[in-house]
Parts: sequence; structure tokens; C-alpha cells
Amino acid sequence: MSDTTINPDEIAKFTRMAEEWWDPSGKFKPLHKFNPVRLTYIREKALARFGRDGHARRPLEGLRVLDIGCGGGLLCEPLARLGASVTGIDPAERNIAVARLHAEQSGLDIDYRAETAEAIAASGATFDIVLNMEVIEHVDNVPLFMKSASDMVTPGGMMLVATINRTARAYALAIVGAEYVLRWLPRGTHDWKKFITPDEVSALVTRNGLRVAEKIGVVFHPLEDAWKKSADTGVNYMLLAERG
Ligand SMILES: C[S@@+](CC[C@H](N)C(=O)[O-])C[C@H]1O[C@@H](n2cnc3c(N)ncnc32)[C@H](O)[C@@H]1O
Ligand SMILES: [Mg+2]
Repeated sequence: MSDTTINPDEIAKFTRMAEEWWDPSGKFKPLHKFNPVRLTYIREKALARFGRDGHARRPLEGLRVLDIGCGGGLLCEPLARLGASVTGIDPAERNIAVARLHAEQSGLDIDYRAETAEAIAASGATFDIVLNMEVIEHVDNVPLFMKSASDMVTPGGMMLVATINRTARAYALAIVGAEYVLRWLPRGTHDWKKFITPDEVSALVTRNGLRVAEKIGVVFHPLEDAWKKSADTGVNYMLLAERG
């Protein structure tokens, strides 16, 4: 197995789409649509874990957040607005350039770096919150990726993972449905074989010293045109893991 998590085809694919990160109806429309449910989840879990007051103007003030595979910064920016000290990393340099420019235009101070998780982990850096959102299914050497991500969770900290389950239903909905029928995503965005089950994610984080606190599904509601939390983890899901 290679000693890097970088899959060059994946980086090339995201580099080609980089100009579209902030277009809510462009190629990253599904991520824009996911944002409300996942931001609500991250915020809620962070308030609980770190004993923060949700009514404060900047409730996450001072918490160090690492967003792995941050792309154009769709999660970094709202978290910076909540007061967090955000570091966004992505091996695709074009993504980082787009993210930096957008943060500057938004008047936000975010530490963006064109780096891999394994490189940052090797430096010994740790964070209160590590975000691992819609990335695992795009990396090589998943064990190294999950070890690097887990190692960066400080004692008392947490990691949130969002990804797609490897089920027949995920093939039908996340690939055939989303790429071919509804055309929400460009064809070839996902490879079913790279999807990962909640049990596999749990085993990888547990092996690296974290404890799985919750697994929840995320399901699309067509009538409301919105994604919502659900007990059904059969396709899209999120997992919360904590250290100590
Ligand atoms: C589907 S996007 C998700 C972007 C962002 N996390 C979000 O949810 O809005 C996947 C991102 O992972 C990045 N990526 C690909 N391989 C990676 C790796 N080995 N390590 C970290 N990020 C990677 C891609 O460049 C891309 O920006
Ligand atoms: Mg994906």
C-alpha cells in the first residue's frame, strides 16, 4: 500500500472543478445542500463537548478546528464565523487558492495550507475538532488517512466524519441516482468500491484511540429539498468520535 493518501486522479478531478466551489448551483451543489444539516450537527456537538453557550456571539471562540480536505472552504468559513480558529488543508493547490481568495473577500482569517493529513500529523499538531467530511471515499491508503486524522485529535477533543456507506442502496442512490439520473454530481465523482461502512470507520478510529459516540444517517427529503438527520445510515452518514 502506498505511503501517501493522495490519489493523483482524485486531485486532478477536484482541481478541474475548483472554480466552482462557491457556486451553489454548480458541481458542488450537493455539498452546499449538505451544509445546513452538517453545520448544525458540528455546532451542536461542539457546544456539548466543550461546554459552550449557544447564545454567545462567537460560541466556538478559541477552539482549534482542522478541516481535512477542505476544498474551497465551505465548512471552514461558517466555523470561523462561529469563532473557531480554523485550519483548512487540501492537497489540491487550486482548491487552497480558491479558498484563500474567498476567505479574504469574506474578511475571514483562516489558515489554509496545501497539505495532506499525514504531513500535518507528522508535525505533531493537534486540534480540538478534526473534520473529516466527504473525504475518505476520495483518498488512497485509508488506514494511514484515518490514523493521521485520529492522531490529531487532542485529549478531550473530537472528530466528525461524514461519508457514504458501501451498500447496494448507496450504489443505486449515490451513484446511479445522483450521477446518472438526477445529475447532481458529475459522472465518475464516486467509486462504489471506495465507500466505507460505519463499522469500518469505527474500527479504524477505535484502533487509533478514539471512542465512537454516535453514528447517524443523513437523508434527502425531496419535498423540502433538504437533507436531514435520520436513523438510516444506509447511504450518507455522519460519525462522531471522541478522545478521552
Ligand atoms: C467531496 S470534496 C469535500 C470538500 C469538503 N470537505 C466539504 O465537505 O465541503 C473532497 C475533497 O477532498 C480532497 N482530497 C482528496 N484527496 C485528499 C487527501 N488525500 N487528503 C486530504 N484531502 C483530499 C479533494 O481535493 C476535495 O477537496
Ligand atoms: Mg464524495
